[in-house]
Amino acid sequence: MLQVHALEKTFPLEHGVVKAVDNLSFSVSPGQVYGLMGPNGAGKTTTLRMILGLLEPDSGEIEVDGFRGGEQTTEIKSRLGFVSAGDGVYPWLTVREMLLYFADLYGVDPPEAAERLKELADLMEITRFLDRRAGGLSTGQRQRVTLVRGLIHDPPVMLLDEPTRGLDVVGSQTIFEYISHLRSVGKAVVVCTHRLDEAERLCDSFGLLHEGRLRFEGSLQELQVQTKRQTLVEMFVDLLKPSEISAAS
Ligand SMILES: Nc1ncnc2c1ncn2[C@@H]1O[C@H](COP(=O)(O)OP(=O)(O)OP(=O)(O)O)[C@@H](O)[C@H]1O
Repeated sequence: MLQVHALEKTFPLEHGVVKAVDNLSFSVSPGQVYGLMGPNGAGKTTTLRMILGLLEPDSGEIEVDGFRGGEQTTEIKSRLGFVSAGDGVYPWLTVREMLLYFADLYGVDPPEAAERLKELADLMEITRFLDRRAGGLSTGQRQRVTLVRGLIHDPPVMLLDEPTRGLDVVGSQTIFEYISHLRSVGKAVVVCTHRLDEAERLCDSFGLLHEGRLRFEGSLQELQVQTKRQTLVEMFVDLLKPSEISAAS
């Protein structure tokens, strides 16, 4: 389970400051897919960076399976999986070497890592190229490898940042199936995406961020009642016209 409590982050600018994340709270339960959505500059990446322990919040707290940020950041990191559109591979390592290397970084015991790799390689259909150098893989094959990498340490919480960016229909379909798998095995999943049509299909609940604040939150049905709009696209258009909406909080 992921819980974010009253998270705040302000960045200094040359003249003034920008409040990137403003009193943000949300939680994601096992088996739930939560779409953290918002227009450019809404604060999504800053939020993910704070959850991942890459950026220190000004205030607020991150909790993963009962472990809290601060002195327990290492415990939190080992319980998070991260997949991003920009993920690369180590070109000179074989796929097996690279994935076992990541398992080792996360402190997974070698026999357990080998077993886990076998399972995930079957699931994501990468078994046949496990012993090929990662640099020679096609885009679709690399994508599958990076999806396996995100799960190699069996984290309870998965963060996906624009996972379908730059992918064709087949690549996007792989992501949809991956997310369905994550849900079915009880991961708590956060997906940040600009693809609102995809998000509607993929996510069980949504947090709509604007200027660092959570403006609306709930299932699509609940959002439709709150916003009096049918689609996420319409809700986003309204978000960009702040004077015409009534904030949820
Ligand atoms: N290191 C930084 N220094 C100064 N301002 C920053 C920094 N990082 C982010 N910001 C500002 O914080 C706000 C939120 O940015 P963030 O990247 O979190 O938004 P986002 O929702 O991920 O946007 P996008 O969808 O465009 O990636 C923006 O106004 C951005 O300019």
